[in-house]
Amino acid sequence: MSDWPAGYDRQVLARVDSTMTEAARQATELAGPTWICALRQSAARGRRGRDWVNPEGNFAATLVLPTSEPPEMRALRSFVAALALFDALVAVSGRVDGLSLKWPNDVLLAGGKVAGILLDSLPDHLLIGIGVNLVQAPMASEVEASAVPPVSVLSVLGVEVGPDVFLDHLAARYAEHERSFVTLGFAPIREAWLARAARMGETVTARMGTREVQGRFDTIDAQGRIVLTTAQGREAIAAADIFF
Ligand SMILES: O=C(O)CCCC[C@@H]1SC[C@@H]2NC(=O)N[C@@H]21
Repeated sequence: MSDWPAGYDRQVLARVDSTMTEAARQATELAGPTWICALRQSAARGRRGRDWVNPEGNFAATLVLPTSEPPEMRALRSFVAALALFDALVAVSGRVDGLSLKWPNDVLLAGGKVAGILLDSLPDHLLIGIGVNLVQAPMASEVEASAVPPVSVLSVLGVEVGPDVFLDHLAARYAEHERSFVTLGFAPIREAWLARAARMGETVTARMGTREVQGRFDTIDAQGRIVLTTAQGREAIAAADIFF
């Protein structure tokens, strides 16, 4: 069991609509960084307005982080959160093989999506929403046809871990990476993220609304943009869905 990190509060709620919505309701009343975890969500949200399927037993939480940082700094927290998720999954499973990070902010296990991250900004807070398929993945029919197929920790690794235990590990790992980000900046986070990146050096497709670009995934830059070498040259992309 990990030690709960100093300076962070926690709430574990039986049921909410979405921990993002609950976090937005509570943010101004909270004394400091707070993890709001829910055992059930009735209206969980994914990136780009998608629904997030959240059966009981899976992990759902939002970290409410007070901040006055500009949007470009806030956006880099998805990499901090992705590293913390990766480390927490290693801690609970005892295995690192099969885990990788997909730009911008998914965690893959055995090539399937096991966790996702959703950032929302309020004037004085950043909300970092994290969902992990601990015991059950949505069916392929419940996600986009071209998306990475969802998997669960239980189905791939045979490891059963509860959301409360996972929260302890995640909060501890997040606090470590957050400290590194605040003291040393993005560079070490970027290096660590790249070392765990899925499909580096391979051809991927970036979809930005109706525009699609294919290219070799070379790196992420100092702003966290994915850098592709395409037939037209190098392109750094700030926001897109990536398809393998
Ligand atoms: O689309 C994604 O990959 C991001 C999924 C984020 C889901 C989590 S579950 C906890 C938090 N509450 C929500 O409503 N969404 C996020």
